[in-house]
Amino acid sequence: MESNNVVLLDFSGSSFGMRLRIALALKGIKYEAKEENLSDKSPLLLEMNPVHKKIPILIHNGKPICESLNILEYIDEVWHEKCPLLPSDPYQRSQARFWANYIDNKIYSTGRRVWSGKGEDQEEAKKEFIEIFKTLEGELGNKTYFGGDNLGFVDVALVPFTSWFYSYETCANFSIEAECRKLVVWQNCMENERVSKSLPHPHKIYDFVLELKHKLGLA
Ligand SMILES: N[C@@H](CCC(=O)N[C@@H](CS)C(=O)NCC(=O)O)C(=O)O
Repeated sequence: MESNNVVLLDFSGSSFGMRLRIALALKGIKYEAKEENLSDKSPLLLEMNPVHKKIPILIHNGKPICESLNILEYIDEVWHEKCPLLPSDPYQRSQARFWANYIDNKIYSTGRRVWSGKGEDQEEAKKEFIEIFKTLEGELGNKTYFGGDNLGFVDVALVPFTSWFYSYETCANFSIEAECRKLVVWQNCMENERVSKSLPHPHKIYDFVLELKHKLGLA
């Protein structure tokens, strides 16, 4: 399969977009990245994702694929040879999808309450946030990666959120690492260059969070 004609419509602070940058890097796919301004979406974005009008969008040979986990599966299916992400066993595959969905349903919304919340709601969100990661640590067990001995679908779905940890911790004055030791070990294992180079510096995310808080009148 030719790997040309791959365009990623993205925004550098988006954990959803980072998933795809990681997957494309792991698989060695060359692509053109187009940074979107989410306050002034491009006509291309609106044309390619008229339903949700959101990034990330992968445009492969002119055809759009939307929703990050859906795109991640697509990338894995099309460029399967190098660094397969989903397991070949149907049961294991269903489990990987289950945990990736768990991450989507829990981390983004709770994380937002952590960085943007105040008072009791923020305290509650911090507790919930730690519980989510404790649950994920339970799933990780003694494995090196969620994918077992190699990086897999769940690892790629989760690791972008670690670039937001500094922001969560600074905004809400707590330490995820102090509570989730296993996660720290897992995070160190993620110092694969293809992964780390696909992630923004945590301070860049923090600058973005401060800007966003200012815009939302929360600062
Ligand atoms: N479930 C979607 C979430 C994508 C998403 O929330 N994208 C945000 C940026 S992080 C966006 O495009 N927001 C623009 C908007 O809501 O208008 C996915 O996994 O791709």
